[in-house]
This record gives sequence, structure tokens and C-alpha cells, in this order.
Amino acid sequence: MSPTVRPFALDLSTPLSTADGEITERRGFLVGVDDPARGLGEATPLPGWTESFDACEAALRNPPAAWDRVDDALGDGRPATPAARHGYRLAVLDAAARDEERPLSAHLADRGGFEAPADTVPVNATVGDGSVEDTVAAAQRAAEAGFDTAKLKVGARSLSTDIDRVRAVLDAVDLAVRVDANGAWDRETASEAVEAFASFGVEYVEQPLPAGALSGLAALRGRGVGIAADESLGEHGVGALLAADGADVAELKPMALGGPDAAIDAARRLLDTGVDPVVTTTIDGAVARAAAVHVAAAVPDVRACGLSTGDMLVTDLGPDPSPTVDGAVRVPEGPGNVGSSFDGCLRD
Ligand SMILES: O=C(O)CCC(=O)c1ccccc1C(=O)O
Ligand SMILES: [Mg+2]
Repeated sequence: MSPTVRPFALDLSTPLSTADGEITERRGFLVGVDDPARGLGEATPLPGWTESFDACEAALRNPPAAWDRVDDALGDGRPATPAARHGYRLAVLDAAARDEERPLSAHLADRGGFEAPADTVPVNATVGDGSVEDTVAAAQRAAEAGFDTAKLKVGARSLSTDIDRVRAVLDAVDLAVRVDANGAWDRETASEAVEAFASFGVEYVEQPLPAGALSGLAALRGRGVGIAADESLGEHGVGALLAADGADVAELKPMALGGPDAAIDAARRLLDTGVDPVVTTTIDGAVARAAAVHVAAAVPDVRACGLSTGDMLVTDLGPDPSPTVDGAVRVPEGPGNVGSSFDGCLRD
């Protein structure tokens, strides 16, 4: 049966500025199914990372039969419409967990063969591109709010300016710092960046090279700073990333991978191969953020995740089910993804 599909649009209070452009608004769909219970999902496409808004809607209105073959969430790489699959599969998984009267995190932990899920997940503050002064000010606010880790967007300015930004933050605040270049650098610049950031004790450098450069990423490893894959994972899939030995850390975005189940299956394979998964949103609404928190909670001893993104939105789909307190998010207690707090949101 086709799911119920309702569009929404959410503005960001300040655009998130990255080397790959600015994110200013998020448009997507709430998705409802009622088998075996009432389940709610969210599909929030981010073109470049997922299909377009229109392709997402078309897929949701006519869901491919393959989405119901639940044992193969990863398929042979990226699904054609990952955000639509996410919305649909989240609704189905929510319904299943509600039927089992347990939180989605417990359902997902079982699926991954993991122990009992965590109650809280450590998170990083997300700091967009900006001047040295603005970057330090944002890092100071993060430290005061209780974060232990900040992720700084780099790659939009010259490397020497980014190095100044990172050094200024490390001098000003007591935070672990990771940086995300969103694929901006060529091999030579990436090599220089890795050398500099290793000498500062940066935790990891995310996507220093364009998505296609798996062997380039592999060549940057072992130089004193971690290498994280993000866009590369979306483009090539977990199997190819592992085969290339491309990363120490892999960013799992359930919305871009095709669902919470796909993200858990990816986490399982990464952990089995010694790569650390980090779970992040694509700046989603409250329903998909909560689902990403459940995914992260199911991953044993997960590193700080990119899940503290709700504050970037001016309005949201409802009350925040997983607010950030002291650098961690609380996992919604369920049952299902967000308990009963969004019940009725698809009714007129
Ligand atoms: O990881 C985070 O801190 C937040 C998520 C984030 O940075 C992001 C959000 C939307 C699109 C791409 C990215 C990214 O990690 O590159
Ligand atoms: Mg990234």
C-alpha cells in the first residue's frame, strides 16, 4: 500500500556554509504507514547528496517493491532515491518497533547484532565556514554549552586561512577539533593540510579530496591524523570504501544512505573491518534527527556524532525529541522513533 505523504519546508536560522556551498532551507516529506502499527518517517532530500525533491516525491508515491526486501538494505551501493527510501523505511521500522513496544534503537541494535543501545550519544558542535573571529566565537559558544568536540567546515578559504582558523580555535578553547573539507582540495593541498592538522592534534580530516578519490584518501592515512570519508561513502558504498582501505572513520548519513536500516548495516560492516562509524544528519527535521540518534545509540561506543543540528532550524516538525544537553543528545525513549509525541501529525 502507498504511504501517506505530506510535504514540509523548514528554514535555517543561519545558512550552513561549506566548501560545497550553503544550505539555507530543507524541504521534505512526512511519511506515514500503518502496518503493523502506525509508523512515521521523514524524507528530506538534499540534492547533491540525494535525489531531488521531485524525484523523492515520485518515489514515495509509488514505492519500489525492493524497499520491502528488508534483509538487503545496502543493495549494491547507493539506492536511486535514498531520501525517499529513508522516509519509507523509517516509517516501517517505527511501526515495527512500536509494535514490539520498544525504542527504535533497540530494534536497530538487534538488527546489527549489537548489545543494548546507549541512553545518550555524544555529539559535536557543527561550525560552518567563517572568518577567524567568527569561527573562534562559535567554538567558544560550543565550549560554554558543554560540547567536548567541534567539527569545523574548512576548504572554502585558502589552506593558510583554514590553518589559522583551526589554530585560533585550539588556542582559545578546550575542545577536540575535527575538520570537514567537503572534497575541496587537490592531492597536494590535502597533503599539506594533513601534515599541518596532524601537528596540531586535530582528531580527523573529513573528505579532504573529492568523492571519487578513494585511493587518494587511502594514501593520506597513517600521517598522524585520522581520515574520514563522507561523500565517498555515498558515492561508492561501504564495500568499495573498505576494499580501498580509504578511511579511518566513515560518516553515516541515514538520509543519504537510504535509511536507518542501511546505516546500521553499514555500521556493522565498518566495525567488523576496524573503521569507526560516526552518524550525522543532513540537517533534517525532528523525525529524521531522532532516527539518526537511534542509529547512533545502537552503535557500541560511538564517537561524537553530527546530530546536534536541530538548533539550525527556525521552525521544526514538532517539539525536539532529542535536544542537546552538555554535548550529548538523549535517545528518545519510545516506543518506536519519537514515542507518541507526533501522533496525529499526518491527520488533518
Ligand atoms: O556532521 C555534522 O556536524 C553535521 C552534518 C554536516 O556537517 C553535514 C550536513 C549536511 C550536509 C553535509 C554535511 C557534511 O558532513 O558534510
Ligand atoms: Mg561531511
